Amino acid sequence: MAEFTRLQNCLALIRLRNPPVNAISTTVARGIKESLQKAITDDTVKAIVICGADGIFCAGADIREFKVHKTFDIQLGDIVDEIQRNKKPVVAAIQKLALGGGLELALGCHYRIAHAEAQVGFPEVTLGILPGARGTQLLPRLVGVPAALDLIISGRHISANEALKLGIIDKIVNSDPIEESIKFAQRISGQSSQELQMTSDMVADKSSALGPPKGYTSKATIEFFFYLTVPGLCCGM
Ligand SMILES: CC(C)(COP(=O)(O)OP(=O)(O)OC[C@H]1O[C@@H](n2cnc3c(N)ncnc32)[C@H](O)[C@@H]1OP(=O)(O)O)[C@@H](O)C(=O)NCCC(=O)NCCSC(=O)/C=C/CCCCCCCCCCCCC(=O)O
Repeated sequence: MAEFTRLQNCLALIRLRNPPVNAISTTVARGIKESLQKAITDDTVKAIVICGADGIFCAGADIREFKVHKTFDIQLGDIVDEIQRNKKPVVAAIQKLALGGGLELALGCHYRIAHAEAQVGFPEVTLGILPGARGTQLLPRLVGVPAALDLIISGRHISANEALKLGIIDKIVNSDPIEESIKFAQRISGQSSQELQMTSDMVADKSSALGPPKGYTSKATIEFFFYLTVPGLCCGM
């Protein structure tokens, strides 16, 4: 599930809870969607923090469900879109791990604050799939195509320090990233929603050398996969 807490100072906290690694099951995905709706429609909420329970952000899709369902009635990509469309700033507080769909969820947020010992990565390739919830669009926009390709194709986990250098993470802390994210969200929630929206639009779309993220379709994901796999198309290989 995902727990919604209305904090003091105009903030909302959404906490993923699905032991042992807060993997995104359909129940968790539904919980995130409903909590986001609550936070977005509550005019007294000015900023949102997303975190995981028990010292871990999220190890990605709940692979136990892959054995049970062939199709899902809720799409993590739609949730990522919703986070990006909304006018309130959303901060991901990353403890220990943000993998796969967990990293996609964090990439959808406007800011990412991680503990120094956290690790992030896209292990999808080890399961024979690609990041399907906007990761293939959002990661290259943050780090550039070559670095994004490296992470997506290798499936390797990287340290918070490397993620900071690449630009995946905005800040590393040695203290509790949830507390730090709450403080940060409080600070930025003072800015007008118009300013934030303009900045977020400029950063996400207009100023990107890769152009607007039109690729939020399975077609674009397939094209990206084609780009990854056809020799000579990518990185001068
Ligand atoms: C690094 C690890 C996480 C931890 O390693 P370690 O510390 O050594 O411990 P382990 O012994 O390996 O694991 C501890 C226990 O945790 C369980 N575990 C680990 N990962 C998962 C997981 N992802 N899901 C469920 N359970 C998990 C593990 O079995 C152990 O349990 P137990 O103690 O034995 O009981 C390491 O474990 C690791 O690397 N894990 C795998 C990480 C991984 O592959 N993640 C998935 C990547 S793919 C992905 O994220 C895809 C995303 C697509 C979109 C999201 C889809 C969501 C699905 C449903 C929701 C709606 C879907 C809609 C479809 C759509 O949006 O497209």
